[in-house]
Amino acid sequence: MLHWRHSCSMGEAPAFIVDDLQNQIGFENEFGSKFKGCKTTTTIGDKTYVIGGGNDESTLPVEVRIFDKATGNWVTPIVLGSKPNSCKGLSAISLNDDRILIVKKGSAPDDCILFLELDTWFVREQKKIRGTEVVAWSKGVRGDAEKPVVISGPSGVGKGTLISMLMKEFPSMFGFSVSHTTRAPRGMEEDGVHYHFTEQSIMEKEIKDGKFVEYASVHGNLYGTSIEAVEVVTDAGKRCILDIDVQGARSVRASSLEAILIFICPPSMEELETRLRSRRTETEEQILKRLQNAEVEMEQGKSSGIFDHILYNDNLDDCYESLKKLLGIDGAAAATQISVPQGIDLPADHSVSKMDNKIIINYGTPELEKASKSLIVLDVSSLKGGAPGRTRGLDVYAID
Ligand SMILES: Nc1ncnc2c1ncn2[C@@H]1O[C@H](COP(=O)(O)OP(=O)(O)OP(=O)(O)O)[C@@H](O)[C@H]1O
Ligand SMILES: Nc1nc2c(ncn2[C@@H]2O[C@H](COP(=O)(O)O)[C@@H](O)[C@H]2O)c(=O)[nH]1
Repeated sequence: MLHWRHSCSMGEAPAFIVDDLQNQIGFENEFGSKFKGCKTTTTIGDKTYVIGGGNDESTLPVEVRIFDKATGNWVTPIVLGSKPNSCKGLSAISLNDDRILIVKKGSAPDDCILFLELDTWFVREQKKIRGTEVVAWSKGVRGDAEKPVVISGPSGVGKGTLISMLMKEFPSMFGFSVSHTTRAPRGMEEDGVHYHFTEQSIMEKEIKDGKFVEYASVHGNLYGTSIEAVEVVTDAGKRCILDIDVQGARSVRASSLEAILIFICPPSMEELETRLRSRRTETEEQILKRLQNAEVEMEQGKSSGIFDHILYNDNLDDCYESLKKLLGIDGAAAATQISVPQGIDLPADHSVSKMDNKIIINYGTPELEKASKSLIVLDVSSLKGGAPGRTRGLDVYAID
């Protein structure tokens, strides 16, 4: 499926072109009208991934089908992650055989570089849970920004308060991951805003179906972060904040989410009790249960090695300043972070080739040999994260 064109003008090893393979006889027949418009094929081992669909006029999403040479069968996988919008053309390049990098033509800066994960940690876990073929989309973003942030700590320590302060000061930077829970809503809590309030049996079924990044039984109720909750935030171009307990933090640590994990400590257990009681949201029985659990959580939080940072929430303003500092958004740095574009402004028309860990996007002219200029290089040597969030670490630069 991949074909050689010629040596790249940069004077290094020859690059192979994996540009649009739009008219593959067989794939065309197989998909009929479903795959009209742009599509591309990539073969890894016995499997050929046909990715595409839609065109200028179409609103069809980019679809994925797999031809398994070993069995001679076509498979429609479960596709996780936010599917890309239709496009004017796309190029696909296999990276380490575990994911395919997709470059879309004529797309917005935040929607032109995507990864289709085929055999990453997240996809392997999902295949195990669902017992079927799974692939997952993840958008590519520049640099190391946008790591999700996990805030954990005993009930009443002030996690929600700190998160609210962060969201209020930086509404365009952070988005809250709305968890599912089986506990009853408190007075002012809104379904879909504070939590997705749900039934035990429904949530158990959804957990079994692989819809959760993490979940735990906390203070006698089930709580969990759905894949969708994380994607809603990352799709809005925001950095995801999770308010979860220590068990959930442990699961996130073991996952592909690559979050920054922060444990919030109270100044004392007496002060924790005072805060829990003054909130007036729990019954006496629930308060006692939460305080009992707090002892264990404090031990695990401080000593388990799960967390990257421990913050003491004694004086609220001081703690908030420390939180901002460790997230790199204190003082002048905050303004810079907000304005850094995370997308990549690609010209509508281009061709794509690969050289080691570098993807070369040529937009000077369709023929590479005439284009010694007008090259954009995507360095994929330091990719991090991935589904169910974004793939970070793309280094992008132009060569004149
Ligand atoms: N530094 C602080 N000093 C005094 N009171 C505080 C401080 N931080 C938070 N509080 C108060 O403590 C109470 C509990 O805070 P909050 O609801 O944010 O805790 P939480 O960790 O989110 O609890 P839960 O895990 O149960 O959701 C609130 O009434 C809040 O206003
Ligand atoms: N593991 C998870 N823990 C969660 C999640 N959402 C909230 N929580 C934690 O539950 C307790 C209690 O919360 P409350 O709103 O009932 O006071 C608290 O420690 C939260 O951090 C989740 O999705 N997963």
